[in-house]
This record gives sequence, structure tokens and C-alpha cells, in this order.
Amino acid sequence: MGLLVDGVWHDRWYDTESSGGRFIRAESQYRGGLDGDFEAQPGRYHLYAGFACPWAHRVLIMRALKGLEGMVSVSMVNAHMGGLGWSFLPGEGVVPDAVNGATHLHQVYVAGDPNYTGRVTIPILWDKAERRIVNNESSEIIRILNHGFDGIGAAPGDYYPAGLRAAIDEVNTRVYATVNNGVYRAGFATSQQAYEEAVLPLFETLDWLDRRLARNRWLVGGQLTEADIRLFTTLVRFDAVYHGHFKCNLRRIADYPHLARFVRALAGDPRIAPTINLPHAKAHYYGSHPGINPSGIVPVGPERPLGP
Ligand SMILES: N[C@@H](CCC(=O)N[C@@H](CS)C(=O)NCC(=O)O)C(=O)O
Repeated sequence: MGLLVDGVWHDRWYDTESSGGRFIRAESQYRGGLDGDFEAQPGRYHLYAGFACPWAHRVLIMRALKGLEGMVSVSMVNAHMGGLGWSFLPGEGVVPDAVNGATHLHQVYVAGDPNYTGRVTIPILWDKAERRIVNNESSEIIRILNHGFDGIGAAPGDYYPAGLRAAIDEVNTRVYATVNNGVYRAGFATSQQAYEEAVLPLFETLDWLDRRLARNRWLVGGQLTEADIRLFTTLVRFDAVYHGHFKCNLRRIADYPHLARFVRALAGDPRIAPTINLPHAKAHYYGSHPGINPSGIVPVGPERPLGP
């Protein structure tokens, strides 16, 4: 785990000392491809992703729902994130980097900008024509994929329809702060107070979502939208990873009837099922955070995980 400073790799864990033990996520730096500055062409773009990461998972799901597998190529990182960060070293679930020939993800950031300073995260949307990163913010990459290829053969479906945007944004805001990022704020906290500040609102939101899904199959507007996808990628990892590793253990998703039904429905969608790899995700989290789990032992449970 580390980051680049002026294009040079430094092995460094997140700084929580200056924030009372709180984990504060850095803003993603590449934000292009929205607002009409995106030129869709089959084969031009490449995605850097991985099975472990819930943010990359959003993008893999959108790529599958829009049928873009033949148009947007992909590389997948190794489950283990060590001192040199994400890698493409041989391992289960790895798809090597055929575009930049990188052995480690930080080389991709440097290929796009030799002086890049910042964290080296997945997902990345890479432009092969201009040899640069278009965007490394998952919430924006999913919107690019949602409509960017519609004119050139993407599968039908709009997961951020104009009439539902305000309602989707409202759900996203709460789910991001307390669930998607909430599990990380709990798991990476280094003070009791910071941990509790994250865990209690996380479960308040899960209670609220379970009630909401008791009346509706999907979160917004009676149809599958990006709000569901964004919630799903955290929930499908929850019982196997966040409940134990990040100490989010007031309840399991399996204890919530409507959340459990929601996760199982999406996990069973034949387009989405191949994007899920829970053993890989468990190996990543339990094996890559020595400050949290020094032994690196990966628990064998749960007996009945929420995904395949
Ligand atoms: N806001 C980013 C977050 C991406 C992110 O944090 N990805 C994690 C993997 S789950 C990562 O690559 N972390 C490496 C690091 O922080 O150094 C997004 O949604 O795209």
C-alpha cells in the first residue's frame, strides 16, 4: 500500500493521525469523459479493475449490463496488494496488462503522467488513443459507460434516467457516506471514537434500506438503477468481509430479509454473476491489511455467502 509523489512510488499507509483516527478518502483526480468530452469508439478504451474492489465492481457490472465486453477491454489486478500496491503478477483472477505492459498499477499512472502525485487506485478508464487516464472515479465511469456507447451498439438500458436523477442522487449521497465509504471509515479507523462514528450510522442506514426494500424491489423508481448497483457491491462483500475484517458486526446482511433478497436477486443475474468473486475479495482484504490483520489468516466463513 502506498502512493506516488512526483511519479515516484512510496510505501505508506493512510494517515489517520492528523484526523483523530478518522480515515478520510482522497478525491479522485481524473474526472474526464462526462459533459460531452467523450468520443466513443469500439476498442479505444481500457478498464483497469479487480475482483476485490467494490468501486471497480460497479464499473464491471455496468460494463456487463451495457454489453460492452467486446468494446471496452479489461485488466484485472492480483488479490494481494503489497508494498508496491496493486499488481498484475500471476494469480487467481488476474488479467495481465496487455495495453501498457505494467507489472504494477502505479506504472499505469506514471505512463499517463510521469509526475503524478496521489493514490494509485482502481478503477481506471484508460484511453489507448491518447495514452492517458480519462477518469479514475467509479461513480463517473459508470455514467460514461451508461450512455457513452449507446450510439455504437451498447445494449439498451438507462441506469440513470433523467426523470429519476434527483431521487437516485439522494439515495446515493446517504449510501455513499454511511455504507460504501462507511465500511472503510469503520475498518480503517484507528480510534474507538472514529470507529463508532462510522458503525452506528452504517447500521441506521441499513435499517432504513431494509424498510425501503420491504415495499419496493429496487431502491428508486421501480426499476434497476445505478443506486442499486452502488449499494450492491458493498452489500455482497458485507458478511464475508466487512462484518469481520472491518468490525461492522452489529448485524449481518443475511439477518435483513429484504437486503438479503435484494443482494441474492442481483447476484443471481446471469450478467452480474461473473463479476463476483468473493473468495478473491476475502483473500485481498484479510491478506493486504497487516495493520488490521497481522496474521493474514482468511476466515473460512460464512457458511452461506451472499454471492456465488
Ligand atoms: N473514489 C474512488 C475510490 C477507489 C478506491 O479507493 N479503490 C481502492 C480499491 S477498493 C484502491 O485502489 N485503493 C488503493 C489505495 O487507496 O492506495 C472510486 O470510487 O473510484
